[in-house]
Amino acid sequence: MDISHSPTPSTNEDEAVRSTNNDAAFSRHSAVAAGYLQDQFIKHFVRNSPPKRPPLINRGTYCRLTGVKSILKQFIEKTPQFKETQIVSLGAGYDTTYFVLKSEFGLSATRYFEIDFPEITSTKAMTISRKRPLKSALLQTPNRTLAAPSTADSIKINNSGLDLSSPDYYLISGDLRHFESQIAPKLLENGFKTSVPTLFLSECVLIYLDSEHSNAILDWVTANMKPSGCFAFLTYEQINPSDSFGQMMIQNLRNRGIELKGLVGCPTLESQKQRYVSRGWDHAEVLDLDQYHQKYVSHEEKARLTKVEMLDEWEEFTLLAQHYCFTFAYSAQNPEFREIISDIHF
Ligand SMILES: C[S@@+](CC[C@H](N)C(=O)[O-])C[C@H]1O[C@@H](n2cnc3c(N)ncnc32)[C@H](O)[C@@H]1O
Repeated sequence: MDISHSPTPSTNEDEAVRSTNNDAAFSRHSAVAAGYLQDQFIKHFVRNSPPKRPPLINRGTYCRLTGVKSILKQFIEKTPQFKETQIVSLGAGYDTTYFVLKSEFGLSATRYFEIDFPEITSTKAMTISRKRPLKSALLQTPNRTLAAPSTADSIKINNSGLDLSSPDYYLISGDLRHFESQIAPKLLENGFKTSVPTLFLSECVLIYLDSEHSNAILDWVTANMKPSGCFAFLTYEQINPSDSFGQMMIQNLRNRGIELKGLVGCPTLESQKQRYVSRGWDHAEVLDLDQYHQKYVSHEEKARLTKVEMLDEWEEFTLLAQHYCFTFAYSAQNPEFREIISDIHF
């Protein structure tokens, strides 16, 4: 159920929430510039000399980005028997994951949708249309299923510069608080199909929405994707508001006019999981960033990271990392999809 059909007027608080997109892009750029990760595209989305983050933050960004990429990569690689798949990034900001995946894996049968406020999508659309490496990535290798001519003409800037579409990438402007009335129709207009295996991604986004709005998104997904029996959701969010670190995290953002509204309904790992279990999804797993770092970053990779940048503040890292978590959930009534998705792990 949608909350309201009237557009929400943009407020100072919305502006403050949008500013977190720059934080995310700067963090990504910092980790890439230091050598934690490779991403030849992020430099196009940051201006001048973006701030360098301390090693502790870079290590956290590394975990966040490799965790997300690992799930997306497996989703793409393990689904070749499906003619089409879809990835939908809610609150994508200047995330470059599409470009990285496209350049590394070709995304031969995946449509990639990104949604954000118009203030963000218009800038992203303009940057993509002006920067040759981004444009070339978009047009690289014809998509085997979504056959369309791969020429510059196949990149279209729509809706007075707010949206962009190409053979397999769609940038859609809108307010996630009006998912049913605003976002879903635009997704469908751009070729989104409720019958196709789909992975929804939300990285540090639902946390800025009231639970009624994030619940409305999950309810829409559950109700509309259910007949297909093949959909999944990956989130990365802040958790644990009650201890002193959590209180400091909340206060720091509050000082900038930003409320972590999602923490009210989803403060813990268990409550993150319950979001999906309570809606009858088949599986939900959660892990905090500290667990991810311990379990899924190999010894060899940790040794490499130490050479990239020495990290001395391990206590601080653990504390920070225990306040962020991944949730990966799926609904897989389709047996073919169930076999694949149940084999995807961090
Ligand atoms: C912290 S940034 C994360 C960006 C991106 N997911 C990443 O990880 O790089 C949060 C993003 O969510 C977007 N966002 C938050 N609330 C939104 C809403 N109601 N509608 C559309 N976008 C929203 C912001 O504009 C911002 O780009």
